[in-house]
Amino acid sequence: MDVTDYLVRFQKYDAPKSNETKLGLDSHTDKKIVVTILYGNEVKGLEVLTKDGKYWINAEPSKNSFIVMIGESFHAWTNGRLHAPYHRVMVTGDEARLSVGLFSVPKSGYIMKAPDEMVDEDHPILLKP
Ligand SMILES: O=C(O)CCC(=O)C(=O)O
Ligand SMILES: [Fe+2]
Repeated sequence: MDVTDYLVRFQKYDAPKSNETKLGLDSHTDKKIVVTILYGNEVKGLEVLTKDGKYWINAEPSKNSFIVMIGESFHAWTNGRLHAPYHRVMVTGDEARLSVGLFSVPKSGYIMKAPDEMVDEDHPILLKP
């Protein structure tokens, strides 16, 4: 897309020294991001919070798949129809978790605004640009 920039980030979460579970990355939503594509080694750790905020779900690691995460900008563009989930990384075991993320970010100077098709009586505008 010519309205987005792309950012690649490599991340390493060291295994905890003891056999406890350690917070690797604090709970967050992907701010400013349209969409994130994540690929990791086969060490689990990524957890996604359910929409009702009650449960953390483990994202099962797989070398054959990517994880696609909706970011805050996509949430705004779809007028809240797509959910930008809270997620975090919890590390256990004795192997480091490695991940690479491809993030798309609106180019500076662009304002994210929900198109008219996303706004109706059942879906009043959530965020003003
Ligand atoms: O490393 C991961 O699995 C998650 C990374 C992440 O959520 C982020 O960089 O925003
Ligand atoms: Fe994230």
